[in-house]
Amino acid sequence: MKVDGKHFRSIWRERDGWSVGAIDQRRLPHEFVIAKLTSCEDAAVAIRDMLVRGAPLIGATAAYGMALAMREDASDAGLKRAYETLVVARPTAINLKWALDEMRAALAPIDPVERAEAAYARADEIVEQDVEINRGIAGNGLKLIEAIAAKKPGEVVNVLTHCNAGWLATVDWGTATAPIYLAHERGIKVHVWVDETRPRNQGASLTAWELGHHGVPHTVIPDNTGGHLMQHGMVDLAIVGTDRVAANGDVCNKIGTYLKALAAHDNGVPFYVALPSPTIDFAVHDGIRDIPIEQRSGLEVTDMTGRTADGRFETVRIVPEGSPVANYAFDVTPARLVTGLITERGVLKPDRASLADAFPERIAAAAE
Ligand SMILES: CSC[C@@H](O)[C@@H](O)C(=O)COP(=O)(O)O
Repeated sequence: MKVDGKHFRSIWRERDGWSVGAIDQRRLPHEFVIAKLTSCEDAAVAIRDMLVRGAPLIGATAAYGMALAMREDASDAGLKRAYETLVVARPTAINLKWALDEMRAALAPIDPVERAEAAYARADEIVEQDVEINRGIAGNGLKLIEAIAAKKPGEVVNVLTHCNAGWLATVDWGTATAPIYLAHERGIKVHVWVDETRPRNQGASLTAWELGHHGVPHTVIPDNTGGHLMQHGMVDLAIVGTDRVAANGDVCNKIGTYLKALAAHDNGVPFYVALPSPTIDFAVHDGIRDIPIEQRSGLEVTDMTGRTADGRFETVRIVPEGSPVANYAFDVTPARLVTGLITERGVLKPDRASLADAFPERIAAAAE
């Protein structure tokens, strides 16, 4: 997508052919800084410290992390070590394990001398596949937006989204944002309500930044505003992303998503979840019970960092010293609150039969 008119992806192979470039998302929206990853450890730290984040991008970064590892040590032991280092970098997004399993399946059977080249080739494929998948999501989600636009000719379609499931969270296009970008490109009047998404503010800092760079009308709202807007008919549909979809259609996404789904249900607002197929985890049968929920540092809750008018970064504490805090990074929305799953193969009902019908190969992978 575009940054000041120039095309960027969130991650890429550098011109030297081996190192990996990525946008340092911790610095947005204030500074556009490119980080260079040169080792498996760099990739693991980038994921853990959220220099890169968003389920599909975590997967893509891990894939390149494996390629970087194969330059260092392509032995069986090196392969195992790289897998084990990367797979624990963050616990909730299943795309991380999916990408690493893909890499291991491609590399384990071949001669170690061929592994580095093969690893880069497979990582490049994973990256290109993500872009193709998101194009598919864009087309399928567009139909939903078009249907709403057709019912209110000349009026704006209001979409609410949570966190950042935009192009920064994927390789390009995004998942939740892909249909929005396509609708905007096609001349449909869309406006996005952007949940700020405490505590890390991925909505306020990243989604708003992306939408602004593409000229998509949007309004950043405090996280607690969505219910009020829905009660007053100011939201036509919600589209969010996800870090893991269980076999029963339960959806895990950034903390606060569940509350938005409840409000949407209470107000008859369609609540859609956009996802690429690597986000489906057929090994988890009950999302609420079995998806691991990441807990992050309490500092993300107690402290806020921003930039002052004179350009300095400042961190301030907003919680009394000594008050305990909790920082659950994700929650699970039960399938019954989800109107539909927007995938690259169509808009599906959130249940096992529909997921299995559309993605039989993912069931086979979970059984391995
Ligand atoms: C297409 S990204 C889908 C999800 O990964 C996204 O909605 C989200 O919750 C990101 O969380 P983050 O903690 O910023 O990695």
